[in-house]
Amino acid sequence: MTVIVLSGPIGAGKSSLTGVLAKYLNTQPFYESVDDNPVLPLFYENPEKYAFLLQVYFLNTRFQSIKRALEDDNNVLDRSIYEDALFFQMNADIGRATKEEVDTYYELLNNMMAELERMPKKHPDLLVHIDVSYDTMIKRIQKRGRNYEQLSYDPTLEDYYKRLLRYYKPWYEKYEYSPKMTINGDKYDFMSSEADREAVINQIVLKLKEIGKLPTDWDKGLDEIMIEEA
Ligand SMILES: Nc1ncnc2c1ncn2[C@@H]1O[C@H](COP(=O)(O)OP(=O)(O)OP(=O)(O)O)[C@@H](O)[C@H]1O
Ligand SMILES: Nc1nc(=O)c2ncn([C@H]3C[C@H](O)[C@@H](CO)O3)c2[nH]1
Repeated sequence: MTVIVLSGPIGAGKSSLTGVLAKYLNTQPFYESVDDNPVLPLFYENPEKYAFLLQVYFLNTRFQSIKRALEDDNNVLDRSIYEDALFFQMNADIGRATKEEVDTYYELLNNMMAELERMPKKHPDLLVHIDVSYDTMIKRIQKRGRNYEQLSYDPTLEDYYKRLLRYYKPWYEKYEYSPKMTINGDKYDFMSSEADREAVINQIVLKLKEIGKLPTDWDKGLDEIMIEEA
């Protein structure tokens, strides 16, 4: 039984890889609340006003998801509570949260993390991080086509996205809730190329074997996995 959490910048391919992995491992996928998120469009329209509210919204849904995932012990999460502070800290650093909001946020986050430490299974088994360059990130954001994420909607998003990418390297290095690995999201097109999809799954399978989460003689193929647009 395995809990895998994915991480990576906007458009890196987390939802897509979550779907592929969940089918391959026959586990339940948990997706981030995006299209049903009432605060997200408000945030992109007025980030100064809505940064704190959006973060509380995401934090709450991520807390629920990781709790359920750790209880089920058979899940893949497309982004998780471990990445939540990265986003909020970055927004706070560019002046989108008051000191009181920052303090309240960290108290809430620390309380939630302390709750998780009291669970029988406390941590995920593996973090799979998808690393992408700015160019890939923008291409994928354009491909997916959410209006409020486009540079044409708000040209200052270029700085926001570049800054977000800079926050990921130290975040990944510091992450220590589970074993971790990185997938090269620039190199592998696991949506349209079967060979790339296989290469990525093989890397994850190898890691799962290394940490004792798959038997060493596991050799399931990818034949039956159909890809749907995230
Ligand atoms: N490795 C890949 N190669 C080519 N296209 C990809 C790849 N991964 C994702 N895509 C495409 O890029 C777009 C964004 O992917 P996806 O929604 O999976 O990203 P995400 O990391 O979940 O984004 P977000 O953080 O915004 O939720 C989709 O249109 C998807 O089909
Ligand atoms: N401010 C902020 N905090 C978060 O924790 C967070 N998580 C995701 N997002 C935004 C990025 C994509 O547009 C979209 C889908 O990932 O939602 C966030 N925005």
